[in-house]
Amino acid sequence: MLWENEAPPTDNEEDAYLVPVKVAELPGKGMGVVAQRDISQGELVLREEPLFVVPNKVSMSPGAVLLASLATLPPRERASFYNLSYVNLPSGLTPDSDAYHEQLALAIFQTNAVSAGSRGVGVFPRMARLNHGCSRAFNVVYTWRDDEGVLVVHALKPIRAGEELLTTYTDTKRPRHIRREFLREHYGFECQCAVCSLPDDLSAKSDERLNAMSELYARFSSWQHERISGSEATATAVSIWRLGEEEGYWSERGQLAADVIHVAAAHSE
Ligand SMILES: C[S@@+](CC[C@H](N)C(=O)[O-])C[C@H]1O[C@@H](n2cnc3c(N)ncnc32)[C@H](O)[C@@H]1O
Repeated sequence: MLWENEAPPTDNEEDAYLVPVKVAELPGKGMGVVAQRDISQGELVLREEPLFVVPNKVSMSPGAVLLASLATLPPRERASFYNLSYVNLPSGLTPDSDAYHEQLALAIFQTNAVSAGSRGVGVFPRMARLNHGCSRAFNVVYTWRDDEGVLVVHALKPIRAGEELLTTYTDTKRPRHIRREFLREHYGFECQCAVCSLPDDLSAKSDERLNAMSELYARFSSWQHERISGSEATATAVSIWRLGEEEGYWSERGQLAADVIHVAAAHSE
């Protein structure tokens, strides 16, 4: 059972995108996705069904669950799973052992899988080619649509032809050293995105804004426990919005706007 040696997929990863992109090897990052024309803010760039989804709670070992899921896939789709990158494969395993097969599948899964809402965690091989950026550096966001069973990727910002499409792997409203530590441990790379590469003084300013946003979000959500009033919650949301503008951190704004409307409606404002 040497699935990982099956022939690589012959279809073109770029064809799955709804905008022209190049999926190519990028210096120091492995593969990545680069825009081939200007992309407008809000444009839908990818709509993808999962190769498979693993439920949040499983009774077998995670590696065994993955091998069972992979066994149900047509060879071409299985090959696109094994074609994905991975980190944190334990060393010292014999490549023809069952443990090796399980650990390899697990390493690929952990490097690439994302939430598929109530269904569990899914693998989306096109979306999985998107590299990471922090704060203002990421320019696309992905959303799982539970009712449709698809993952969609939208442009968060205008993206120029030749720019890389970057998503985010974690909550980046945290200081640089904590972001880097997380990314090193879970994804095996030292983040050199536009925000992580800022000179120390500018990076410290960015960290301050991101920390402040995080604290303000905590304050905003304390409204639901009646710790702050509706007008305080609204003023907090305005402060988050302003800081986000300064930092160039635009994601979560849709949710924030919806939450403020919820607060206003609760107070009949
Ligand atoms: C989900 S994959 C992204 C696509 C991957 N580059 C590939 O070749 O298929 C995650 C892996 O991509 C690499 N990666 C993602 N973002 C990166 C970044 N900003 N800088 C360097 N490597 C990055 C890391 O190796 C990480 O473990």
